[in-house]
Amino acid sequence: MSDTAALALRLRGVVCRHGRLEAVTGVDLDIAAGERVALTGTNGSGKTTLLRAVLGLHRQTGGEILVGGRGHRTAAERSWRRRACAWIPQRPAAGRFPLLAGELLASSGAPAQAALAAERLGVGALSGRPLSSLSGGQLQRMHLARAVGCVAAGAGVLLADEPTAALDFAGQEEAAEVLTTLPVTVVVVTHDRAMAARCDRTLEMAAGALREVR
Ligand SMILES: Nc1ncnc2c1ncn2[C@@H]1O[C@H](COP(=O)(O)OP(=O)(O)OP(=O)(O)O)[C@@H](O)[C@H]1O
Repeated sequence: MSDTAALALRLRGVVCRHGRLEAVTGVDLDIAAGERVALTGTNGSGKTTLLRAVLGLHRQTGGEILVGGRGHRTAAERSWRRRACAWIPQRPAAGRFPLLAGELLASSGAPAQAALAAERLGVGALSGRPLSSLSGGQLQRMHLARAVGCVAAGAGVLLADEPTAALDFAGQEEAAEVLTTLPVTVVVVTHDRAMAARCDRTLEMAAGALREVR
């Protein structure tokens, strides 16, 4: 994967289960390359599960999910999907072993660009620190900087799960600016109206189903 090119998403009849619970109940969705979509909705309505399904991280998934026209069946497709989609998790894990913040940035595939983004987001000086020693907001900023690196390394989609939830007011604006100006397709789960307003469309999820609200 070389230069960044925004990728389209196509979902047909997507169903995701957690054991017996059907958390996503048959979602059809088209997102054009380069579109920015806010995904809102009540707690527990299936937003995180749906994002994880697009990433290929949710095993109990049925239906069809295409990213850039490609599926997720073969090992080559799965490996491509991991690089094509940058991901900002809702509850960033500090990890089981002591990973340094700089190592997280480097794992993006574009360490220099991720480090620059970390500077811009005010956490550049923390790159020598173990992730486990960072505050929630600092960790969230670090993951955002890593995602910028992933895009520089060629990801064409950014999936972000409440990326501003732990940030102060200034951080929320900076993060929204960074997220919505990246040259990729963006799907952001958010309860932040200002973030949603910056997006091209807002979708609302309720009990596993999706509807367009703007
Ligand atoms: N690992 C799991 N095992 C069992 N059920 C789960 C698991 N993860 C999520 N669920 C259930 O699946 C449903 C959807 O959860 P999900 O995390 O996708 O919701 P969400 O819309 O992202 O919620 P929130 O806004 O609170 O983050 C919920 O009923 C939740 O309890």
